[in-house]
Amino acid sequence: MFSLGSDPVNVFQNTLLPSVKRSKFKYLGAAIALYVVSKAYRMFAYPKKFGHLKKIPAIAMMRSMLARENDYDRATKFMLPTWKETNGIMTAWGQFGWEVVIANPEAVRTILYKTDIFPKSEVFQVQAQLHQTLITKFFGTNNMAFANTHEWRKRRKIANPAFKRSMPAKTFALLTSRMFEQIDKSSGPVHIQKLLQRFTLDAIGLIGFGFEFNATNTPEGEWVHIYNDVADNIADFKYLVFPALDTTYLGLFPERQKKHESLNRLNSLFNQIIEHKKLELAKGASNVEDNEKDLLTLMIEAGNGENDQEALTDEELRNELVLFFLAGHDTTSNAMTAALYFLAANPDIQTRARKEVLSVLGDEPLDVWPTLEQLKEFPYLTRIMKESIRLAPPATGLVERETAVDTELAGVVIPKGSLIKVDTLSLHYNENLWKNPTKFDPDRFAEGGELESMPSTYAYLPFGGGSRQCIGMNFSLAEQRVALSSILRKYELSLPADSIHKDGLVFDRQLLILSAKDMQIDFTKRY
Ligand code: HEM
Repeated sequence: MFSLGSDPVNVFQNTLLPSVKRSKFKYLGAAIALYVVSKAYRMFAYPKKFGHLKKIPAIAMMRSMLARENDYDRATKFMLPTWKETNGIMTAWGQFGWEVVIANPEAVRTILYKTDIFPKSEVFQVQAQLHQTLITKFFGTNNMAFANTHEWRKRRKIANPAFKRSMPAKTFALLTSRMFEQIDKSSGPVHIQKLLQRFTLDAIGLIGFGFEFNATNTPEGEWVHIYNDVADNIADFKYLVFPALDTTYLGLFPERQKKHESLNRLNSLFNQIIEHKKLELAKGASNVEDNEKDLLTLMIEAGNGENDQEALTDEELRNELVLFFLAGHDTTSNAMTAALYFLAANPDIQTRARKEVLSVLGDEPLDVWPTLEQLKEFPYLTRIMKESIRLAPPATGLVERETAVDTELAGVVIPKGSLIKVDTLSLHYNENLWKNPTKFDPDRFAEGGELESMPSTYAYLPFGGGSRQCIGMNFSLAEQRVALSSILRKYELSLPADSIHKDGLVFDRQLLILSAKDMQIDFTKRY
């Protein structure tokens, strides 16, 4: 204690200030602990309305997520063993709390077609409005993948014609030639996944909005680094589940602050690109062929167009471009990585696919690129691509839906306000739906093959379905066909002797996205 004769300044500095500081930290600590406990309680408490549904224990799910197990691990450990007993309808704890997990093809069909009863959930938008986290700042508060009704229709109406008109086979070919330079430069196996990530980043940069990342040639480039800094960090478990750590308490995490700074730079780049593109277009129409124009140009042109089209604001355009970026970049590189792996691991299938490619493009010892028309002439290669994304679906599930009313799915009551997670992996690996589901067999997708003879084709869902089917599907398939056909023409593929994938495809430990772990492939030139 201090006496009346003490110097008040000294007393404040020596006695009170440290104790205030101590208590400030104590209070802060207590506030964080309280926040975490109350949030955890709200997130983990099992909703009474799901009492009639079989649940996957929350602790098991959380442990799996904290261990960074991927969705494939969770599907094989929890969902698939529970499938028969539940007819593919169960509950599990996820990023947004308890969800009804659906892996029943008939139920999936209902969800995809009754969009008024099963709209996209607004959990993400609500979170985006409440918390300016890295992921919500990047996606913005609304975009085509999350919006419903008028907001969704407006965006899709502008983007649909852009995706129909843009099929830039020449740009895909140019980018594939850059990839070949990198393959030819490397001695030994190529880390194909990393190379394909750079290839698809260039593709979406150029074709999305005419921006040259030049990532295939310069992996250490400034914008490549900034983009990866953001994209690699948005799906961090602790910030997804406790968004306040990414906002209110961000000051406690200096490394995380740097990711926010990278994002601010990336966002201002997007804004500048839109502004610049609008100015360019205002000067006069572009004379580039329609199918080689970038998506941003086509969307601005559509908004300026004849049919009373509702134009998107700059912010809406930015959100859509970011969405195309995130939805179309890693998904396509992961799909191609898987296809190349399955080709390398199955020499007979590789030989058959090459025969098809050579019959269309010839076997002259020089680079030849497929035209848009020729891309339609690769049915067997297309089956390989389809089977690859059955076994390695880049999107392991659909965006959460939320029931608008009490309803029923495959005879099971689903109360109003339930979050619905369609689980693609548990459909694709399901032995009750597919024959020998772990086997790589492209002929499942042949005319009259297994898929066509199934009771429901909704057992196969790599691009979703119904009106919300992936808008970039044909774009991605064209990109893959150009690259894969040209690779097959130029190289023989094999797995290195010490490949970790010798006994089957091994997935990385990652949340939200499914990708092969450290995929290396040997490329031997044919000419
Ligand atoms: C192999 C590559 C791809 C896969 C596996 C994939 C997968 C999917 C899936 C499953 C959905 C449906 C989501 C749902 O219903 O909740 C979807 C939607 C979407 N995808 Fe893709 N995608 C791919 C490539 C692309 C590309 C290249 C783009 C754009 C350049 C793109 C843009 C979108 C958009 C904007 C949506 C939302 C559509 C809507 O709700 O109307 N995707 N994608």
